Amino acid sequence: GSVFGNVVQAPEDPILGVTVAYNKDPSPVKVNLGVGAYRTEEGKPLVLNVVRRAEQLLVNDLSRVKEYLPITGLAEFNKLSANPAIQENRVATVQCLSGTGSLRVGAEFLAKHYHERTIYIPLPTWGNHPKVFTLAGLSVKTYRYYDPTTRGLNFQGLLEDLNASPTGAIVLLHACAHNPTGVDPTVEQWEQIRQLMRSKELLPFFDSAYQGFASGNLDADAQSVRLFVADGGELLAAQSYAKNMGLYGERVGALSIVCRAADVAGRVESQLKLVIRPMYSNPPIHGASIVATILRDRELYNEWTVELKAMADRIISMRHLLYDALRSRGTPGDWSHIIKQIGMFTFTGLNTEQVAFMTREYHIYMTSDGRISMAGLSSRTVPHLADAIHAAVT
Ligand SMILES: Cc1[nH+]cc(COP(=O)(O)O)c(/C=N/[C@@H](CC(=O)O)C(=O)O)c1O
Repeated sequence: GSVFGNVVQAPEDPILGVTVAYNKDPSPVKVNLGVGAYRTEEGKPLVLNVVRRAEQLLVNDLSRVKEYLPITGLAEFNKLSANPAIQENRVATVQCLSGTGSLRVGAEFLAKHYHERTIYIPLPTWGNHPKVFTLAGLSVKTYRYYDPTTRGLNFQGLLEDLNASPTGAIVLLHACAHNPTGVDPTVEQWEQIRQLMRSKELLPFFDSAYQGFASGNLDADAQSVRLFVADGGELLAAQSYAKNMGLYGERVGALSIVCRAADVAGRVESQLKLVIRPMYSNPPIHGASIVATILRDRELYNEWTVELKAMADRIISMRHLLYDALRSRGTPGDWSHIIKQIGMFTFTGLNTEQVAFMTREYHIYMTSDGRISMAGLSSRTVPHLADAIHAAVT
């Protein structure tokens, strides 16, 4: 028999597996609200016009070659990626394989070079977080974040748990548009979190996967990170261009480690190269070239911000459509969190049985924790979803 005869069938990923199930469903009324990927009003994936324009410029540039990038990636991409959030040169920025790759490289670096092995992640958080950090050799703990009764932030619980954590512990923070809850701290609460973390020398590890999607404005959505950079302290930030530039499959991201001084950042970057080289050697050139082409050109950058705002606005309009549809049906319960939450997702509060019912009877595909990707909705499919929710709760 096979030498792999002992290998057992692995379960589907809780998020990406929803798309696998959706693809298998022959129903004409099926709706995929699982993966956090933007869809247009026509329900189609979107390649931004500005990305098409940048790709055309790249294709027309016959001087471009397909040589290896340095281990740290495309230098111009790194410089431009760090720029919006970090204006100083005390930062080591390396291009990584999108957000996930940036998180993993950062975690592997910390496991090797940082004195504390414990990372505190919010409860709940993106399903892949605990796996990425555990496999990198960190020990994962949680801090209270979401309050199911108010469907808002459990701010007191958050402060208590961070205050009770060991000095120097690593703390994962969603920069904006918390996944899956859609609940973010206010600027004032971020300031309180910053003060507490700095007083306990907790190390911030920001995950920025939706910058521009929460408010539609890149600067507004970077405020949390900038608060921490402004105080001169140290932090890690993982950036993804998957959602805000629609580069999902190009795997474009960056890890930035903000240090006390430029010479420290230089040594940190040299050690990051030792993490990356044996992992995947160097990153892909195409997606990073698209991003650099857009970020370096004022006109392309402005066009990007316009398209980004349009995506964010469409998601917000879906929130209001769904909320109004439930109101008009007299669906029992308070659904105002649908319009209060921000970013790509609504954390509905529906339980696993209700989710299973909606999939079985209405062909609604969503994650079993009750999360709905609002980007997957259109004015055509909102009534169908509202019918499904109404049936599930009555
Ligand atoms: C918070 C967060 N961080 C990082 C990522 C990874 O993104 P990437 O740049 O593609 O490596 C995602 C992806 N989230 C969506 C897709 C996924 O699960 O992979 C999701 O939550 O649906 C996040 O939601």
